[in-house]
Amino acid sequence: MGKIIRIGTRESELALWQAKTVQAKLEALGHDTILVPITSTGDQVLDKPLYELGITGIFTKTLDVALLKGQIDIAVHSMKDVPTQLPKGIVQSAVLERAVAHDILVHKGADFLENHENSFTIATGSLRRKAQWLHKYPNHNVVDLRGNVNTRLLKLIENDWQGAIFAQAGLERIKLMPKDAVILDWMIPAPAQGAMVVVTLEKDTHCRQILSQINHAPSEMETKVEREFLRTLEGGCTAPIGALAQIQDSTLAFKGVLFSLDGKQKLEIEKSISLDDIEDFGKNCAKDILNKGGDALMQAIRDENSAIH
Ligand SMILES: NCc1[nH]cc(CCC(=O)O)c1CC(=O)O
Repeated sequence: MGKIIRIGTRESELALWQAKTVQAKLEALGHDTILVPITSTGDQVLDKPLYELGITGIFTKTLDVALLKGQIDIAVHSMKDVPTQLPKGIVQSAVLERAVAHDILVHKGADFLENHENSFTIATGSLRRKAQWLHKYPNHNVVDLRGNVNTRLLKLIENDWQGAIFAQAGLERIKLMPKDAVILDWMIPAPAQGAMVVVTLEKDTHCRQILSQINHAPSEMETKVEREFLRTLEGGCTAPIGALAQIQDSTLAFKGVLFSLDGKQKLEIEKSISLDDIEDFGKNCAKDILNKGGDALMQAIRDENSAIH
């Protein structure tokens, strides 16, 4: 049944779970596959610098390089980690059916959420989560927390923070979702949170045709709108941006937010549209935000970011 499909993956437990899920779907269609965990980038073997190829994502660049070097045929990513502009020669070939998109709070006792007098400490490395937390709990502290999901859970145990924020989908996939975790249904998730995407070389029509068979069209549409919103707003700069599109029957309901870094300012849009009209919908929602003060807010965020780096 043709040649073996080499599936590139990062080595974290979550990444391996996601790659194995894609592997099972391809095997079920009768294809032979092999998982290829990739560790180092080996950038030097490419004949052009990474930035010239448009390779920017910190989580995705290792696999992008492996694809371009022909070491793997397909790469599996958490879609929210994929830059909105894919590298030259690499295309999105399948979006899998999305899991829950929400964020959750892992904590050591949730009573503090009802205490509005004292200050508490929450950990997250995400600008989006930090801004939304501070918007809702202005007298809390938010400290930085990085690393893969397992590392972040360990750091929460080791430190005297009250809690840390995670994507529900990530914790459920590796079966580490605590029963008492608080679902943050008021927090707007990252664009494409909870979705997995498979990318290939643009010229690899063979794999693209195979992957089209595991694509989930509604998840593809939802994430397209969310990522278009992000792409139009951010212009390559990381900012506290959330977006959630949900399809029900023939309608797509959208919520998008842009916050200042300190969470004090919030711009939002909430709008529904018929699936027949979604072509430029994400872009137009972003333009609406930009027109009602988002332009100035994004400029302030760019200035603050460049003052830090
Ligand atoms: N930034 C890391 C990352 N990338 C994807 C997920 C979770 C799975 C998903 O949202 O698809 C996570 C962990 C987290 O945010 O807690």
